[in-house]
Amino acid sequence: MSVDWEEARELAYAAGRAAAGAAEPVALPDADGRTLAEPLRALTDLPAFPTSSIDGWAVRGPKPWRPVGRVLAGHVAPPLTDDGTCVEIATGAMVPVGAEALVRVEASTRDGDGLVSGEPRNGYVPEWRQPGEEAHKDEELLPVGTAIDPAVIGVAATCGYESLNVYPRPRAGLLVFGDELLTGGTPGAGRVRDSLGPQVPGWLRRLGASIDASAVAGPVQDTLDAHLTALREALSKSELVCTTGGTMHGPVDHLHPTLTELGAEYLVNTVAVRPGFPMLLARVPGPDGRPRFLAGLPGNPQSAVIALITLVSPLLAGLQGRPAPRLATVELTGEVRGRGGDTHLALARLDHDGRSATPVGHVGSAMLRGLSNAHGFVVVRPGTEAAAGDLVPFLPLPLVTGERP
Ligand SMILES: Nc1nc2c(c(=O)[nH]1)N[C@H]1C(S)=C(S)[C@@H](COP(=O)(O)OP(=O)(O)OC[C@H]3O[C@@H](n4cnc5c(N)ncnc54)[C@H](O)[C@@H]3O)O[C@H]1N2
Ligand code: MOO
Repeated sequence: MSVDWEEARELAYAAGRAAAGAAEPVALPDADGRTLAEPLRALTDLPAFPTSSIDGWAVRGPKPWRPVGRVLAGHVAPPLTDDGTCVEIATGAMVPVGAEALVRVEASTRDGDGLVSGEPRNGYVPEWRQPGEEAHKDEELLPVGTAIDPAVIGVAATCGYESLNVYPRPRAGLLVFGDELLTGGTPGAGRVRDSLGPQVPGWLRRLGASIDASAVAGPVQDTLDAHLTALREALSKSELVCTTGGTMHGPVDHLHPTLTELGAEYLVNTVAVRPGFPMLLARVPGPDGRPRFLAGLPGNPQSAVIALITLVSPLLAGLQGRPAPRLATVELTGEVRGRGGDTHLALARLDHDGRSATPVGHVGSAMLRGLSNAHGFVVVRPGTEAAAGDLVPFLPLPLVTGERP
């Protein structure tokens, strides 16, 4: 029943990809974080006209030149028709037809008759930008599947787009299971604080899903009825519902019976990975015909995060029309034991240039201390051991710039 860890990631990605929503147009300022559903193409040559890079003079023929006008940015320049003439030109202005060179204002002089002299600069960077220098009309600048960031929005605006066709942002919900969980105060007397309800939404957002406070519920009472009601409700609102706990078969673990009641189809049911093996991913048909997904994250908190980045990360990449997440390769600075026939994911911290990884402490699956100090997981594949100096795959946590400097 357990699938290989790499295969589980591939299955989750393929399921998400097959269920990606239809493209929708969004206004440029709202496109941040979304994904291009069609290639971004230049709508004109870029720049669209010959553009001055300097403040100075556009000149024709030999000096001195007689000024015959001025062209500012935003205007169409009349042609320069006669040798020995020039126009005053501003940075960003259209260079007139007939201009042969640009002279910087600080490299120019004017005599008593107002005639201009000076030398055009023969620098490495030309003083004006030619049409098509950055892109030709219809050229593909970015492919389908590109994650939209502020620079992508900027280049789209430069091209002349008002909106972009993007994939929908998947909506997610979260149900926390476990009667032993406290939602406030300090742990004790057999009870622990719920550390997943407050944590999982942040990871889901970093993976591209939207989730608001109303989509987080729990602790859901440890009965089959309560589980069924909560899951039906959550699946009616979100494409992806994550649950925490109850993935095993203990006396109050109701997730599997609930999935059976819902007629869910298992895509992954346990993964050959440590920690985190009881994780699962299931699919149920939604009322609109599009599938809904349920990711069962194990109750041990670190295992839940491993399930998020093993199954939910590729699923959400697929649902958003993005490429499958890839693993980096890093050099290990210390030993990491293998886990027999399972993949071992070992929390590690990257050094400043991101090239080597050092295992961290406090990495028990019930602990979060190691996780809060790590950049991700070193991957030790089944039947292997990893030693200092080995090059190993690295699965990063979806941290954003500035987190864990
Ligand atoms: N007989 C066996 N028992 C267990 C096995 C096994 O192979 N055979 N595997 C263990 C492993 S590994 C894991 S992981 C857990 C997974 O169990 P569940 O997903 O059913 O999770 P729970 O039993 O509900 O909880 C496990 C553990 O985690 C704590 N927990 C749960 N939710 C939260 C939360 N939101 N915040 C903080 N802590 C949470 C819970 O109190 C338990 O201590 O099964 C093992 N058992
Ligand atoms: O698989 Mo459990 O998830 O090791 O703690």
